[in-house]
Amino acid sequence: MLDRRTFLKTAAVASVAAPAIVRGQNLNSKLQLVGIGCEGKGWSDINAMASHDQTAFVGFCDVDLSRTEKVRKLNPDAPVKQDFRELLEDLGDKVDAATVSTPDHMHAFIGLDVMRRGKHIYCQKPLTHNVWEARQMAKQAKKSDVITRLGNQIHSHEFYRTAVHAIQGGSIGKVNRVHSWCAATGHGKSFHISRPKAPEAKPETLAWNLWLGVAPERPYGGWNVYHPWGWRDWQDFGNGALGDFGCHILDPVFTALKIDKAPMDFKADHTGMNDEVWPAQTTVDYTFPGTEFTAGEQLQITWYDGGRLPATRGSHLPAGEGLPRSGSLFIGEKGSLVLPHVGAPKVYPDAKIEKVEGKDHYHGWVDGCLSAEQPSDGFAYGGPLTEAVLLGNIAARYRGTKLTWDPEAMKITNHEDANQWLRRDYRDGWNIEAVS
Ligand SMILES: NC(=O)C1=CN([C@@H]2O[C@H](COP(=O)(O)OP(=O)(O)OC[C@H]3O[C@@H](n4cnc5c(N)ncnc54)[C@H](OP(=O)(O)O)[C@@H]3O)[C@@H](O)[C@H]2O)C=CC1
Ligand SMILES: O=C1CO[C@H](CO)[C@@H](O)[C@@H]1O
Repeated sequence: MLDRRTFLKTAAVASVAAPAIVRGQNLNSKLQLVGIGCEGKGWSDINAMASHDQTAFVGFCDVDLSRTEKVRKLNPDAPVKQDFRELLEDLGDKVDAATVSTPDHMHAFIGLDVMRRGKHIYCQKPLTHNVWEARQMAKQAKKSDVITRLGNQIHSHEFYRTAVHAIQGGSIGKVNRVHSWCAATGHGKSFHISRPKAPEAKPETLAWNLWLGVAPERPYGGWNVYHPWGWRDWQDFGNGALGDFGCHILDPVFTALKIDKAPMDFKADHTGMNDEVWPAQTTVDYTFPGTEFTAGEQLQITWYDGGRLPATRGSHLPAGEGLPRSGSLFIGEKGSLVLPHVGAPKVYPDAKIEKVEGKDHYHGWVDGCLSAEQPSDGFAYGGPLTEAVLLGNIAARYRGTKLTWDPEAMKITNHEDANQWLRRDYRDGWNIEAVS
């Protein structure tokens, strides 16, 4: 029997030749989706995918049923479950693809299951919570041969595409140095640096055990402490400001300079951390192998967060020129480019840069699923990008020590102890199997 994946591919090919006939005859050639995570960014992802006229949401999952009104309105007939496994099991071959927009600690557990079932996946950034998981996600995507995309919508934005075009077109010459920074602080979002002493009663509608998932047991903390939103700065669930914004802000750096190799080493400095939350301000120095767009055989990229900013010394910016709150500064041999997050890039000394049109990131993934064409930022790209980001946070645990990295062996070669942070112990019943 023809399964839906083969059917969709056939329909996509046919629709190029005879769109009206195919659509008229076969309404079921839409991409049938489930949305996993229905509020916050989840709703934004679902809504964006639903605006593509070749999609239909056939099911939804959210651990808190009180936060599912919007998706119920979107398709009142679609089942809504708290456990994504139940949803995928029940719907079986009716599902072609999934959006995964849960907190970061659950991306790999959910994403790997989705891909093992042969479904295409759009997964929020960072791709995973730890380095080992990012490796598994990239491997499984290849093994299952599914269409993947990292939820880095700015990758397709006019401003980022324009900056990539300008740098690759030589507007600042070969690049010598990159600084990337983000205003967000660590504990700024959770307002806690240690666990609440008297946790509040959990809302009836929330399946706390499912929210915790792979993470160690702890009581529900109260609204926003962990769930929703506040999880970002807690080590068990998120990766602080670097994890939250690194994939966004370093994305144009990776894309423009065609960085496709792992960092060779990384070293962090910060304002202090405990065993629970990430630092309020962090700086990470990375050394990457050079590429065709860099001046030297190595490239230094420095990350700053929590309001820390780079010095503009050595760049082509006039003295006193301010920097945006978040963004990147590319220093080239003949000029510098400032790319705000999110804003129009500017080249120094003043030069016109050719504007490149933006694309719809969400629809691009849907089109990719329908045509079997992998977008440029699938998990083969998002995995290594996420790995680099998360390695910076391992460096934060060993403040001031330069860690050296062997990506093939997936090993920090000069500090045995640091390797423990490449992956985590999973809670009973929530193990993640390595992808063979
Ligand atoms: N690309 C971008 O611009 C942005 C990306 N993000 C990313 O999106 C993801 C979600 O972030 P955010 O929306 O702020 O976080 P939330 O805490 O609001 O979680 C998003 C949704 O996922 C639901 N959820 C949580 N755990 C599960 C689970 N195990 N199964 C199903 N649903 C679950 C939440 O449930 P509940 O209803 O109980 O809260 C909520 O509806 C993160 O990875 C984040 O990094 C976030 C913002 C912007
Ligand atoms: O772009 C974004 C906006 O802010 C959110 C909260 O810090 C981030 O998670 C997100 O990626």
